[in-house]
Amino acid sequence: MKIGFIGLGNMATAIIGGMLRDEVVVQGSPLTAADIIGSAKTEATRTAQAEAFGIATTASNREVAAAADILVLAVKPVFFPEVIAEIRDAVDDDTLVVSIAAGLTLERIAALFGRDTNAMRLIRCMPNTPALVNAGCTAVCPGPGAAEADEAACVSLMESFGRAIVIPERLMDAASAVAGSSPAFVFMFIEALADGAVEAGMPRAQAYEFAASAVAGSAQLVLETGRHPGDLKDMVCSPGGTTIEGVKALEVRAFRAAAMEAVEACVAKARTL
Ligand SMILES: NC(=O)C1=CN([C@@H]2O[C@H](COP(=O)(O)OP(=O)(O)OC[C@H]3O[C@@H](n4cnc5c(N)ncnc54)[C@H](OP(=O)(O)O)[C@@H]3O)[C@@H](O)[C@H]2O)C=CC1
Ligand SMILES: O=C(O)[C@@H]1CCC=N1
Repeated sequence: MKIGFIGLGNMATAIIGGMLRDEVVVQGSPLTAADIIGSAKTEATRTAQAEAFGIATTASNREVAAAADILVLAVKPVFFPEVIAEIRDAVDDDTLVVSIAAGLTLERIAALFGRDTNAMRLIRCMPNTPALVNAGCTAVCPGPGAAEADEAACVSLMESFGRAIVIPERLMDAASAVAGSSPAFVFMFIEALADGAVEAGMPRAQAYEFAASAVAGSAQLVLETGRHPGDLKDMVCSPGGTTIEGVKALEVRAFRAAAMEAVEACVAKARTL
């Protein structure tokens, strides 16, 4: 089983790092660095990722496409037309093509290959960078030409570095925002919480450790208990206590509306890609 990556940037390397961190079994055999081949635009990236992961790299996208059983398209959406034009006759009917691009529909990608979605083994995925530490959450949307075994292979690959959730295509832009992009918002939140603690006198490194641990622990509490986030918030707010003062400060600044608008902005942008 060969997995090919066209594009070895932030997201592809988070996936590769996640896959190689623990032993992943794909279709009965353990996946190793020797099973991965990738291409990137610049020599600097190819050398850096070959050294970081021990994977094979090449300047030729066609070589990756021809070698891969599962081909992950991990370039920016704007480069899809030129990359697919370059590789399309090197991708045969046996290749499972996985796109991780935001916004690009199954129909659009299949059209770039000059094929119909029914006649192509094509799956859209929306991963996120916590994949790098086995805490990813990937939306998986199989095209109509993908077999059940393709979906299962893709889900087990994505589960090798976190959760994988199968969703219909109409929800992919929302998933792109709430899973793909939201880590950026969460990192901003962690940074801001830590800045507040630094302002109150805490050393910077300790502030990041407290803020990140509190965010990770709170997320785990939501996932493991299944309780409503509002209930869990209420549990923290002692009557007449300190937390409710902080909650009010966030409400005054329209914190929740700002978070909703961030998701809406990502969805709106995805629809233009
Ligand atoms: N970053 C994220 O958190 C997420 C990203 N995505 C999706 O992943 C995709 C990649 O994003 P991201 O990793 O952030 O982008 P990066 O800019 O970090 O990486 C893009 C990669 O594509 C390579 N590349 C550019 N042009 C070509 C080409 N013609 N042939 C081969 N390789 C090429 C670049 O090479 P070089 O390094 O040499 O310039 C680079 O390695 C996008 O479609 C995005 O929507 C999805 C979910 C989350
Ligand atoms: O910013 C982007 O376009 C990509 C898609 C989701 C996360 N990063």
